[in-house]
Amino acid sequence: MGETEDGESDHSTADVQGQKCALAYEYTSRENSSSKDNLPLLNAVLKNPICKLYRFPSSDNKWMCVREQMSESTLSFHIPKELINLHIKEDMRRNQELKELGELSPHWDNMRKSVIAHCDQMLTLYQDMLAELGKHTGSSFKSSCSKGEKTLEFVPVNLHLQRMYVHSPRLKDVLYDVITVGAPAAHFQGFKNGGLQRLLNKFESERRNTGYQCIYYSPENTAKAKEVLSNINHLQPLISSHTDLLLNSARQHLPDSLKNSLKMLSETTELFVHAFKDQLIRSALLALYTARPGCVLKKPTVPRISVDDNDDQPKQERPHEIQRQDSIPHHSEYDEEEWDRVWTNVGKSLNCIIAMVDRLLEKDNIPSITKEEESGPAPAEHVTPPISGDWYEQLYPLTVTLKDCIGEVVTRARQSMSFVLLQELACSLPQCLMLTLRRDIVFSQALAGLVCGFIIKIHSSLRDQGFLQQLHTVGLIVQYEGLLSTYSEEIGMLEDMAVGISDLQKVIFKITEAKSDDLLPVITGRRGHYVIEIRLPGKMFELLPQEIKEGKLLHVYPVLFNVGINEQQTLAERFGDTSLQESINQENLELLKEYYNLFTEKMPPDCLPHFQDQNDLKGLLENLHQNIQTKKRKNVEIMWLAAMICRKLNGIRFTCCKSAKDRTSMSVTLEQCSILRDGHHLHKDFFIRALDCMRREGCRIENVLKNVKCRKYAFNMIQLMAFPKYYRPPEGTYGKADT
Ligand SMILES: O=P(O)(O)O[C@H]1[C@H](O)[C@@H](O)[C@H](O)[C@H](O)[C@@H]1OP(=O)(O)O
Repeated sequence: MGETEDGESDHSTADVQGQKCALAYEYTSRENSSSKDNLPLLNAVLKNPICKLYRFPSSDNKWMCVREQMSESTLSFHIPKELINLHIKEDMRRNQELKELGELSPHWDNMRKSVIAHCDQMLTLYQDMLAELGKHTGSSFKSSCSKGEKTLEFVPVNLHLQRMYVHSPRLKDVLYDVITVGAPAAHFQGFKNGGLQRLLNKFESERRNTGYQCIYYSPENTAKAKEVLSNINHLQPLISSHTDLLLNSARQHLPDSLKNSLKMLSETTELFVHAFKDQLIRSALLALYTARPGCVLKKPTVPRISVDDNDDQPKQERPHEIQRQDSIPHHSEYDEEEWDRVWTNVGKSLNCIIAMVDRLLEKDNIPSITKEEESGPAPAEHVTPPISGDWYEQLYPLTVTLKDCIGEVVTRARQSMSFVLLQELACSLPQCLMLTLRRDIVFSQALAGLVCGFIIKIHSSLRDQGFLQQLHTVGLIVQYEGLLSTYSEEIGMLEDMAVGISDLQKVIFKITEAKSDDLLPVITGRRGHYVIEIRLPGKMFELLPQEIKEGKLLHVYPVLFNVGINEQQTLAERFGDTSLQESINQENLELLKEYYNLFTEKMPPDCLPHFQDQNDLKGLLENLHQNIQTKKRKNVEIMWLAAMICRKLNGIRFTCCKSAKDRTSMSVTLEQCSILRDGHHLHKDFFIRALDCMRREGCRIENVLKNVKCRKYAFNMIQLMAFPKYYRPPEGTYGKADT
C-alpha cells in the first residue's frame, strides 16, 4: 500500500537524520499576516479558523515554516438566502405577468390557470425555505451529516477555505488557497433518475414531443424571452429616471446638465430599442394573437402618436380617431408591421426630444449637441420657428410621448415573452418546476463557493497589479477538481455538479466601495443573469485599478475536471461506464484552452509571476490534453495538471467530492505537499512524512471531526486498496465512522 510499497516510513513525526518533521503548534485565532485594513472583510466572510503550524526540512537542510488554516464561511448561508429572496421576487413577477397576459382562448386560459396554481405552490415552498434558513443560527457550515436535510438544500456541504502559508528562508512567503466543498448536488431530491444533466436532456426531448398541447420554443429562445423580460425591468425605470433628470435640468435652465441628461437618455433608449429588435418577439406576438379568444384582432392604441410613413416625426393623434377593430378573426389580418411601428416610434420620439433640446440651446446661443453628423437633423428643426417659453414646458409633452411609446413596446414585449414562458412551464408540469428547483438548489451551493473563492482571491491579490489587470481585462479561471465516481448515486451528483458549475459561467462580479460596516456581498438579477456586488472597505477599494473602481463587470470562467478515485470508480471502470467523466473532461479542456487563448491575446507576455510561465503553460495544456485522450484508469495526473495550470493562471482552486471530507482531505493535503516539494524544496525524504503528518494532525482531520464528531477518515482497508497510492491516509487515521 502506497508509501510502504516504496519502503518509506509512515510515522509522521519520526526523527530522521536528527531532524523532526512535525506539527509544531496549533491555535484558533485569525492569521497574523493580514493588515488591519483587511481584517473587517475577512472577519465578515470567514469564521471559526483552525490553524496548524508545521516545520519541515528543506533540501538544503534548513527549516521551512508552514501554516495551515481552515475556516468556515458565512457565505454558506448568506448566498442561499440572497438567492432564494431573488427567486421569490422573480417568480412573483412572473406569476403576475402571466395573470396580465390578457384574455386567452379556453385552451390557453386553462393552461395558464394550472401553471399559476403550480407556480404559487412553488413560491410557498421557496418562502418556507427562506423562513427556515432565517432561523438558522450558530455554525456557518453545513455538515456532511446534514447533506440530505430538506431545509438546508440550498446550502453547500462542508464549505471551507483551506489555506497554506509557506515561509521558507530564501523564498518569498507564499499563500496557497483551495476552497473545499461538497459537490453541488440536490441530495434531498435524490439521484434515482440521475442528476441535472440527464434530467434536463430528458425534459427537453419530452417538451419537443408535446407540441400538440403547446408551442415548442428551444431552450435558447426561452432564455432569450427571460432576457427580454429582464431588459424591460431594467431599462424602463432607467429611461424614466433619465427623463426626470432631463426635465429637472430644463426646469432649472442648466445647459450642461441638460446636455448630460440627454446623452444618458439617448444611450439608454438606444439600448432599449436594440433589445427589442428580435425575431422571437415578432413570432411570439403572432402566437399570442392566435391564442386570443376567437383570435379577434384587438389592436391596442398606439399612444398619442400615429406615424405617417413619409414623416420621421410622430404626430399627436386626433383625439377621437376611431381605432380599427375587426370581429372576424383571420390570420391574414394580423398586421406584422405594427410591431415595427411601435418600437420605431420610440426612436422617433427620442429624436424629437434631441431636436427640441438643440433648439432650446441654440436659442440661448449654446453650442448644439445634436447627433446631426450621425442621424441627420430631426425634421422638426427645419419646419418649426425658434421657440419661446420655458424649457420645461417645451420638453415635458415630448417626454410624455416617449414614455408612452416605451410603455407600448413594453406591454407588447412583456405579454409575448410571458406567453413564451407559459409554454415552457405548461408542457410538463410539475416536472418543469421541480427541475427549476433542483437547478436553483445546485446553483445556490455552487455560487456560495464561488463567491467565497472570489472574495478570498481579491483579498489576497489586492497588491498584485498583473492580477488586477487580468481580472478586468480577461476575467478569472475557476477550476474545480471533482473526485466523484461514475457509479451508482455519484453519477447523479456529478450530473448535478456539471450543470451547476457550467451555470456559473453567466455570473458576473462587480466591486464597489462599502458605505457601511456591512461587507457581505449583494446579489441582483435573476436566473441566468446574476450580478454579485462585492463590497470592499475604502482602504482596500483605493488599491483597485480605475476600471474596476468605475464598476467594470468582471467575468469568471469555471472549468471542471473529474477523476473518480475510490472503489466505486473501480466498479465503474470494470463493469460500468466512465463516459460521463470523459465527456466532462474533454469539454472542459476546450473551455480551459479558450481561456488560455483569451489570456495570451489580452495580457502582456510578461504578466505572469515567472516569465517562463506562458511557455510552461502551453506544455502543461498539451500534457493535460494527452492525459485526457489517453484512456488510463484513475488518471489522477489530470487533476494535478489542471490544478497546476489553474495556479499558474492566477485562478481560483476548488476541490470537491461528495462531502468534501475524506477524499477531498486526501487530495488537498497531497496538493499542499506537492507544492512544498516542487516550489519550496521540501526535502524529498520528507514528502511522505509531511503528507502523513498533515493528514494525521492537520486541519483536515479536524474537518472530519467537525463533520462526524470522530477523528477518523471514513475509509476501510478494502476501499483504500482501490485508491491511487498517494490518496491513502496513514495507519490509525481511518476506519469505520458513522457518517
Ligand atoms: O468526503 P467523502 O469522500 O465524500 O466521504 C465519503 C467517503 O469517501 C466514503 O469512504 C464513505 O463510505 C462515505 O460515503 C463518505 O461520504 P459521507 O457523505 O457519508 O461522509
